[in-house]
Amino acid sequence: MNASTPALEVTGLVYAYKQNRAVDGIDLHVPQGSVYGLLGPNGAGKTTAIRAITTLLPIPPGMVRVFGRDPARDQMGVRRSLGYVPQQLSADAGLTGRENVANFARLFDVPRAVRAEKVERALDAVGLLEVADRMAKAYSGGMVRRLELAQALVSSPRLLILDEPTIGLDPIARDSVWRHIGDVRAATGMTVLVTTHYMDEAEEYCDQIALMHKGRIRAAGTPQQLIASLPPEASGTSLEDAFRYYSGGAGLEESEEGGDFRDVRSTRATASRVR
Ligand SMILES: Nc1ncnc2c1ncn2[C@@H]1O[C@H](COP(=O)(O)OP(=O)(O)OP(=O)(O)O)[C@@H](O)[C@H]1O
Repeated sequence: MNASTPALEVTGLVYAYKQNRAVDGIDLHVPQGSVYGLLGPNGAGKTTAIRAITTLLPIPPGMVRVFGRDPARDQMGVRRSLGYVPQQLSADAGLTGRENVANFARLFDVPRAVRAEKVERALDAVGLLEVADRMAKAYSGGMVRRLELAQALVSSPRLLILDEPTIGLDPIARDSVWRHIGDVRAATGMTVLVTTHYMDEAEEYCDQIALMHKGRIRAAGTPQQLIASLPPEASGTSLEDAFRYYSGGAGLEESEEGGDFRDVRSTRATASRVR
């Protein structure tokens, strides 16, 4: 693998829950070091695509390559290069920040000799070192999200996948999450694949965006290209206009709460479908 190998290459990815083709033949090309946004209304198939990419759903060979590796053939090899922050809460309220991150370090096989140091570095990278010995249940919503980021960063992933990383956070907490992601990227060259409903975030932080609707990619490019691609009758000037146009007017979700651990739990429980 060299620098021109894409961090992620998806070709004709299909995934169906019984009769429902949640992902209906998508292609993605994510260059190393980029921030790639997967946008789409509720039910577009974003989480299903991410679960297939992260080896959590079984897919046939040939549809996905992560740094050249096929998750259908080399599940462990792919997992080793990934960090994943799911929509569902992944931090344990009854543990301290440090204990939560240390658990992930063990789970992801971070070698024992460097484990303590990596845990400290991950906590430092998200600005939680000073509160690392407090229980996570005492954290604000934004701190919980940064803790989950630290959990995903502790194994030094080359591709970080974030499913709605800022959902339910106030604008200041959202900025803080993005600033920490940006710092880690600048330091490591990590690639980021992110889903979000916040168009302002996508426009500001994503190099490339794919707009997904009903299992398919409807348009892809830089935010500027997507806006420029709108036909005159769409009379659009923003990414939000592009989103509405390509998703047939499907609604944007807005939520602007800060809150604490309990609020995060209930916001995310609402945000994620009960399955
Ligand atoms: N475990 C499941 N079993 C059956 N159907 C599912 C399951 N998960 C998702 N689906 C269906 O697959 C489709 C895509 O859902 P998915 O969660 O991937 O979309 P999404 O774009 O991530 O939506 P959201 O923004 O709400 O998270 C929807 O029709 C959904 O009902």
